[in-house]
Amino acid sequence: MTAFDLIRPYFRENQRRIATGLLFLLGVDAFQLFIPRIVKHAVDALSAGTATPLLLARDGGIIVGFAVLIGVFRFGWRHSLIGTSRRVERAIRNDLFSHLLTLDARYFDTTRTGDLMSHATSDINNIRMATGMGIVAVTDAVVLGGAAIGFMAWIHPGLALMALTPMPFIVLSARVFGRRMHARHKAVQEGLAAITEHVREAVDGIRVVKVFGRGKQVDDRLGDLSGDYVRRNLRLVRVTGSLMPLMIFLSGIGTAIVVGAGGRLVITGAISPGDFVAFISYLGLLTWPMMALGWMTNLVQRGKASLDRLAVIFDERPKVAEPRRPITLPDPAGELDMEKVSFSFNGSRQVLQEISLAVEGGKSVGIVGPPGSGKTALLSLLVRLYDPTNGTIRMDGVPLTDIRTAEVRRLIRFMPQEPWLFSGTIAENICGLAQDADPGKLDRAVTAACLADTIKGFAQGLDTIVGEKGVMLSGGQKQRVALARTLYDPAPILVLDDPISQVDTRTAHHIIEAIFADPARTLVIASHRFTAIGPCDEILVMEEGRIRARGSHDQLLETDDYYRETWRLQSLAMEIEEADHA
Ligand SMILES: Nc1ncnc2c1ncn2[C@@H]1O[C@H](COP(=O)(O)OP(=O)(O)OP(=O)(O)O)[C@@H](O)[C@H]1O
Repeated sequence: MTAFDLIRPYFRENQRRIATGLLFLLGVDAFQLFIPRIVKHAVDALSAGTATPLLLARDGGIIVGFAVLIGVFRFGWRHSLIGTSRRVERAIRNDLFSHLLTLDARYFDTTRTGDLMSHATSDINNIRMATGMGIVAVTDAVVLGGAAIGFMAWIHPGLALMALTPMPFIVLSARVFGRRMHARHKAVQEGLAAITEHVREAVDGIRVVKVFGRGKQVDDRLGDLSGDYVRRNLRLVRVTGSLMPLMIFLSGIGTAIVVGAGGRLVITGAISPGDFVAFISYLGLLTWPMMALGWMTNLVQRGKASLDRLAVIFDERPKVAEPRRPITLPDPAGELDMEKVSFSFNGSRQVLQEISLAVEGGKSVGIVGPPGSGKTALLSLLVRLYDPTNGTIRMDGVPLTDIRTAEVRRLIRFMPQEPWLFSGTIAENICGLAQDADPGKLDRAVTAACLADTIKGFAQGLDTIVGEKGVMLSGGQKQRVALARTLYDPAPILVLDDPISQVDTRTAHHIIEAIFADPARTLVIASHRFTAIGPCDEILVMEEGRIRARGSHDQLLETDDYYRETWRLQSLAMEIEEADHA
């Protein structure tokens, strides 16, 4: 997608407003072009000795009338064109956000949040400036500039030709400087994105920064990034700062030529004093479009650089694609199977290798294994956060890739390992917007997640604000809110990633009992806790992306060393914990 392809639909949507704005702008330009004609009339009458107070008052009155009209029309174009640029800004921002929501986990694994923030703010701002004031500058350069040159040529073509000699230099320098501005502006944007990302990360990890005394390190890094940002800006300023003085100098040469050569033409009687004054006025009117040419190059170059960057994002397509002919499962039994599934996050290292698995509806599978063995990766494939590199995953015999992703995630409820909470209330975190809450479902989810007593302890109950990322809750409370969110909408398959890692043994038992209570629900649970995986019909022991052993709890105690040893150590720890409670 080119920058032009990206912006065209937004212009088309606003074409009426743009046309209205342009009409107002043309009106302003026309009135401005007429004022020198009136001045000429007055000056000629004065030098011919035919001026009367009435004639001068009439000319003055006309100028005042034009000034009023210029004011009204200027309001008109600002309202239409700047309004359009604001509408375009809003539409692009909404579309960008909607598009980002369609992209998959892989894109966000490799994209810095700071970059996305910079796209959503300064890039869109640049496009707004280019579409609003950019249109005005282009129109003025073409219409006001063209007409002013026409009037000058009408007064005296030879003088016009001389006055315009600096023109090619102006256009040339605008082009050369424009190219440099483009490259340097891009560098400035990248510098800003790096600062945004660093600040975001430091604030996000402020507790780690404090506890590990990394404050100075983080501060120094910001200092370096800010210094680099200033340097990048200064490099840009050297170009933008030289452009305007150069423009003014070149247009000043034009005025000097008119004063010298035009003055001589007045002396010889080739043009009238009124023409001379009008000529200077037209040259003055030309200065703005000339400068606008330089300014416009800046604005348009910036807008184009920003559009190019956004076009790259809009071209991004999710690797987890929607099926062309989606299959629906009206009454799913909750069967799951994996056939020789392999997976790599980045195309190089295989984190899952040839995993095969069949789970009947209503049965349960536990997954255990050392950290990094691939448990989370496997669960992520079940809800299509990623698609396998090789092999097929099916639900009720239908490949997941043939079912809409929204449908997959409705039928297979997933609780991620990280209990990520939004900054609203507990109720909003569990069931989305508060007004959509179903009290019965909410109550059942809260009870199953063993959260009822905790909520009773809060003065605001379910309406307790949890703070950014749930900062006002303990780790175990956050985890249970996240679990309640997963249990809120009943689904035939439940996939839980380490659901009881942050709760005590007793609470863990209650939660596991509630999770296993529904005999029709298929369960897939990854956990380091035997409380969670022990009751499962089948348990997989994972190691380096492969299944090293499988079977029931009793079978694995007999056959697998890792399983037996881990279970022994954990049982010991639980005995000590229970003795402490007693
Ligand atoms: N987004 C990612 N991009 C690249 N590699 C990743 C990504 N997430 C995890 N990995 C790698 O994939 C492998 C499997 O990770 P995974 O999170 O599935 O392990 P796990 O068994 O769930 O570990 P834990 O018990 O610590 O939760 C690890 O080696 C990890 O480094």
